[in-house]
Amino acid sequence: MPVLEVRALSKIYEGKIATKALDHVTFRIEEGDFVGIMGPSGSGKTTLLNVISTIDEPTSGEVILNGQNPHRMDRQQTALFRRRELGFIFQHFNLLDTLTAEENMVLPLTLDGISVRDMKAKAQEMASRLGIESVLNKYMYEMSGGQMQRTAIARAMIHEPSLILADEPTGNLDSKSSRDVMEAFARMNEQYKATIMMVTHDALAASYCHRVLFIKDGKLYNELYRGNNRQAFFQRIIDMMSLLGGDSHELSSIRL
Ligand SMILES: Nc1ncnc2c1ncn2[C@@H]1O[C@H](COP(=O)(O)OP(=O)(O)OP(=O)(O)O)[C@@H](O)[C@H]1O
Repeated sequence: MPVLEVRALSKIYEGKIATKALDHVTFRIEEGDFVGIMGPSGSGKTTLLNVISTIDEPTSGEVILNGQNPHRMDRQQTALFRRRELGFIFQHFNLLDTLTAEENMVLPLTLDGISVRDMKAKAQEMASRLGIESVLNKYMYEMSGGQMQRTAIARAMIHEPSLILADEPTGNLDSKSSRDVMEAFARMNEQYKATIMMVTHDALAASYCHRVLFIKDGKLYNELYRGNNRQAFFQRIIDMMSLLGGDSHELSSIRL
């Protein structure tokens, strides 16, 4: 059974002029997969993420996560579903600056009544895998962007959700930190079999995925598979982005 199944998903924003942000999008993500979502500005990436994460409702079509359709649940069930089944990573980290890195990491566990000892052990294990043991007791103002994003990755994964949704995780990082963060992602994907779906404009970040889905005008346009050469994959992603078009901001975000 796939972790995520998106079936003929459409989203129309009503207004003076209706916008079809998603148009019959269909794909599936299996356990342990690491999938990138790319496309020009306005192509529907955020809408797709919002509908999958239950922030927004689809106009038609279905989202099936672990065999369940969260859009058919009541509010309470949806909240629990989101907390248990999903992990979120954002461009601006969304960490609490009054807490240390370790306290931020264990937040998802505090709601489940896990002992402090077990929480600490889990945070220690994740920090060591992510190469951020040295910041466990630090506050956000004492950390680099890359360290903050790796803390956010630990927080998103610590409760072992079925699917991790990342929205432009390297959007706020320099190229060195982006690499560190993407290598951390790749390691977590391999070692914990974490299933990840990541929206990005960054070809370098996307080249760490197993495959990348490209959307244009709300429709699935193409799909590229990585194979075993990341450099060649990076080049194919850039070629596909040029083919898709987009504004100069997007092409200027390409990093070697
Ligand atoms: N709340 C909304 N109401 C009306 N139209 C919207 C709304 N949100 C998005 N849209 C429109 O839906 C389309 C898809 O937008 P979306 O934000 O999903 O694109 P995107 O690919 O994430 O873009 P970007 O890369 O710039 O973030 C766009 O035409 C956008 O203007």
